[in-house]
Amino acid sequence: MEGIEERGVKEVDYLAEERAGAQFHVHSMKIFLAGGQHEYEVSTRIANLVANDPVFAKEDRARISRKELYKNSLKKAGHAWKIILEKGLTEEESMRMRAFIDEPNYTDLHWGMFITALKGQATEEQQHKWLRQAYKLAIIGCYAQTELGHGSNVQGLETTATFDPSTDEFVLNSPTLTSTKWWPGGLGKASTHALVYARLITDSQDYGVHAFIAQIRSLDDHIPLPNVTVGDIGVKFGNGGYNSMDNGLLRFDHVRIPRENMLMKLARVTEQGKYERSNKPRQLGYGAMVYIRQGIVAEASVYLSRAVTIAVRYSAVRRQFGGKDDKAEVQVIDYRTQQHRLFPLLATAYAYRIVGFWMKWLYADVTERLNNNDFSNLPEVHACTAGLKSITTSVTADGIEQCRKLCGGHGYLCASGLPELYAAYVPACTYEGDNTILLLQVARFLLKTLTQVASGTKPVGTAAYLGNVQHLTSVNCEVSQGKDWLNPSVLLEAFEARSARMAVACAMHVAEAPDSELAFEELSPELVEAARAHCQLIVVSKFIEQAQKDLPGEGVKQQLEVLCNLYALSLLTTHSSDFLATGYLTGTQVSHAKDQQKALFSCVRPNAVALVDAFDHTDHYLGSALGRYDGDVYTHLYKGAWKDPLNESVVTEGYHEYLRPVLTQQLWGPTSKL
Ligand SMILES: CCCCCCCCCC/C=C\CCCCCCC/C=C/C(=O)SCCNC(=O)CCNC(=O)[C@H](O)C(C)(C)COP(=O)(O)OP(=O)(O)OC[C@H]1O[C@@H](n2cnc3c(N)ncnc32)[C@H](O)[C@@H]1OP(=O)(O)O
Ligand SMILES: Cc1cc2nc3c(=O)[nH]c(=O)nc-3n(C[C@H](O)[C@H](O)[C@H](O)COP(=O)(O)OP(=O)(O)OC[C@H]3O[C@@H](n4cnc5c(N)ncnc54)[C@H](O)[C@@H]3O)c2cc1C
Repeated sequence: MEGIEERGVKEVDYLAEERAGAQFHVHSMKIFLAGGQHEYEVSTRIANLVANDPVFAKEDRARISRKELYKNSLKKAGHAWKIILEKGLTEEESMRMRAFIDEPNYTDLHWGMFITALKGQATEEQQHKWLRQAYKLAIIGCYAQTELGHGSNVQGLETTATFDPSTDEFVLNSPTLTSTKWWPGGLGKASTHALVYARLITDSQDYGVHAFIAQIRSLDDHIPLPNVTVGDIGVKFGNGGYNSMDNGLLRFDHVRIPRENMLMKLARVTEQGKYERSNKPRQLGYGAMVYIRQGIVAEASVYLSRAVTIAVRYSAVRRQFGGKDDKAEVQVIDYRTQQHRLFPLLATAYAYRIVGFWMKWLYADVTERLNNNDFSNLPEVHACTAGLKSITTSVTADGIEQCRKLCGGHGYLCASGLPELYAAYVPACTYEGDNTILLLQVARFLLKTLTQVASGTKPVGTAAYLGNVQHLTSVNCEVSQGKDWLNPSVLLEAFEARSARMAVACAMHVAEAPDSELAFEELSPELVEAARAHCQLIVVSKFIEQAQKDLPGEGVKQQLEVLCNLYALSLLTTHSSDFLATGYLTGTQVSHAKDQQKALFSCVRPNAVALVDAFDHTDHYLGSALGRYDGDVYTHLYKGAWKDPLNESVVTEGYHEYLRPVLTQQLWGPTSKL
């Protein structure tokens, strides 16, 4: 390592001291955060498997060209599949492997959306035909819904599937430029098949958007089939990031597919061209989106905890100012402003882990209900998955960026791992539903629920508190000192009252307006805030529920209680204007909340490094010189710099053509290339 000894840089492990100060049993917390002993063992085993396999190396992702990045991602996906088959990995193990490989690729869409949609919308016969192929990756599928002209407005899609009874086929067509399929992941270069959402037209009548399977590339040589135009849509935000994915474009010029390629579980077209609906809700056609949204919620904590691990470890290593009288300089993690920006994110990563566990339960529950033809809680599940997807991804993306800033200048280097993490994560605010659109869906659900409450229906699940709306809109908060805020029922009532009051205010406004759709649009910023308040309440209530349970491991429950209080009070102080404007809190009560929040920072401080260790991210997974487990930040930043291709030559390429003429003032000479 060049020059390091001469510069007097020593290895110093500040993190060992930090770890020694932890006040809880870290291993027990690891097991809790993994979801149980079995899950912990699977995660550890698979994380190590990926970390030790050179094919899954990822250090150079931000440096290489898009073409190389993409080819490499194909190699990684193929290698992963080989390991899955050779070792006979279970679905759980395979999913963990996908996560630890940490690189978006076509298999996400194949398994996550193509197969999920087939399971939800194909008849048994169709499943038999397509799933068998799909499960062994003999075909690769993508989810081709969004078009150049429409993404959010699914009912506005323009691709047509017109039934031709004379041949018993549908004719897929892209009638306009804006009907070009645009964005589907895996479509650009990898997929052989696409699940195409198109307007079903039969007997000259348009029955709206339905799903069809279309083969788009040859299974022999991967060449696009006749009259199919397909390709990649181009480079996306950031280096590395989501660029390993081939988001694609697709056009059909009167391409014929057999009638049986329409997914017919929810609706079908007969040989004679008659359209018939099943008695199941048409919204089941959106099932793959619900599945991925819950997956995205479960994944948010992983991304946020990665950024927070890097920022906490680095903040404990980094020292600035105050090194007088032989004392070491201050660790930046000890500055109150650093704690104020960082510790709420740490608490949020824990909160999202807990809500992610609950979300998985909710999805399993609704799947069982749907299998028994019980569709009663579909609207609530839609609102929960959409709303939580929206708030968790927005907060996580902003949180990653905040962590980058918390790492000062070094955070801006790709070696910190944070720029790439942000670039890979930030599209989650848009895909699977733009986050504002999704909150507006939650708002509609809240207004509907309040109307039902007014007519005597008891709301259930996460909306149950709205059944208590009379009380919540009239009660006053009784906090008179900071410590009162540590009472879970005080916290819960505050969040319920804020959410109920915001929703009721909007509902009254809309109800009194002559045109309710116009009023909804006029009020949409307030509706979005009401929806956000409702979703934050869900997270707070799930965290409180969990923190009240007994857990094995010394100090684990106490840490969760601290983080739960910190999470709730950080939300409350950040959104204090909501609590004040609805009249539930006074300014003094908000001040008490701020004081209590500061006291909680002091409880978190001695445990901060151990609390991030409990997420158990390997150095390979973090991919960060700043977030290394051993805290040996400077050595690895220094070493890393020398690996940069720019440092391969001592005198840079381009010196003779472009630098030397400037330095020698020969810009206009006969040999100058400038
Ligand atoms: C190593 C190998 C191992 C491999 C392992 C791999 C495993 C992979 C697992 C992956 C897990 C996680 C991975 C994450 C990766 C993520 C990749 C993501 C890629 C991105 C994909 C996409 O983006 S796909 C496209 C998504 N598009 C959208 O989300 C569009 C958003 N718009 C909409 O959803 C709707 O149209 C909208 C909600 C805006 C409604 O519009 P509207 O016009 O009003 O619609 P209508 O059709 O009229 O419906 C209104 C009524 O329907 C109700 N409703 C709406 N949506 C739903 C729903 N989803 N469920 C139930 N009900 C719904 C709505 O409430 C209305 O009801 P009402 O009663 O009539 O009011
Ligand atoms: C990385 C990535 C991967 C993707 N993968 C896939 C895929 O595999 N398959 C697929 O089909 N699609 C995919 N998509 C597309 C994605 O689902 C859409 O981009 C997304 O649903 C948003 O739709 P849009 O682009 O039409 O945004 P728009 O709806 O055009 O949004 C633009 C702006 O308008 C606002 N807006 C729109 N309508 C309203 C309204 N009614 N009220 C208030 N504000 C409004 C939005 O909030 C936003 O600010 C992907 C997108 C990305 C970025």
